[in-house]
Amino acid sequence: MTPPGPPALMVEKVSHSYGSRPALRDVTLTVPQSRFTALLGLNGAGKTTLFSLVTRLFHTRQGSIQVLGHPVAREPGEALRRLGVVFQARTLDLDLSVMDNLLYHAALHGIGGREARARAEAVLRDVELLVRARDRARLLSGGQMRRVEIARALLHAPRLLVLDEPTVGLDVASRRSILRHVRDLVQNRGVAVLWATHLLDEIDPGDAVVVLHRGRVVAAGEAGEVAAGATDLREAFMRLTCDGQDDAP
Ligand SMILES: Nc1ncnc2c1ncn2[C@@H]1O[C@H](COP(=O)(O)OP(=O)(O)OP(=O)(O)O)[C@@H](O)[C@H]1O
Repeated sequence: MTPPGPPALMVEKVSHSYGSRPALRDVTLTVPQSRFTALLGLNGAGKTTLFSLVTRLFHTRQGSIQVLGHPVAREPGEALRRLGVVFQARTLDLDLSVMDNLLYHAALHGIGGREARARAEAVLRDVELLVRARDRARLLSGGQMRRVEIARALLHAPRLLVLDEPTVGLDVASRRSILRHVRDLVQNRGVAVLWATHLLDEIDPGDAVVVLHRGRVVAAGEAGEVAAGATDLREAFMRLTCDGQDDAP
């Protein structure tokens, strides 16, 4: 059951262009509270551009974005306080220890001292990396770095976690463990998740799915609904995107 109140994320009529090249066209989508929503799209569909607008790396010039009812443009502090982000590119400082990476991020959110350390220990325990707290980040594997980035994104206890293709480049076991952890956050802690991917095997039948193609939302609903009329979600996705990726030559 969806908790009362505003959706975790509401994107309304958002468009964005790089120069004359449109990357998002009139995008409207909703991420309900306490649910796993997959943002599915091929390379160049516009997923990273959307994340850049949600996280305020870019200004939204057309349309509006709200996090738990707080407009990102007008109430950025309130909106970003409720948002945790895992970017596609690696963002740990490799020369700092795992713990210092987390403490630095906590400080950015105004959390310091013992409280910061206690939270950092708790989130590292959750991703089973507390034993590596003193190691420099560069000593971790790719999958472990991702888990630390997820832990870091949760330090300030956000209600919405957005992850941009978090499992790309990882082996099967790491992918599975990261996905399991994130699904657990949804089920047991009520965190809302927006998970951008082009990997269909990461999606369960009951997940909410938004298919983005060439900067437009071309389907949205439960995975089962999106797959209706096709043999499965894979076939439905192929049909929806059969004219190829946006950055194809
Ligand atoms: N900084 C930029 N300058 C110009 N064009 C860009 C820039 N970033 C993205 N684009 C273009 O905008 C479109 C959407 O790209 P975006 O990176 O948002 O897609 P994506 O779905 O995240 O793709 P991928 O899965 O490859 O990361 C593409 O056509 C891309 O070439």
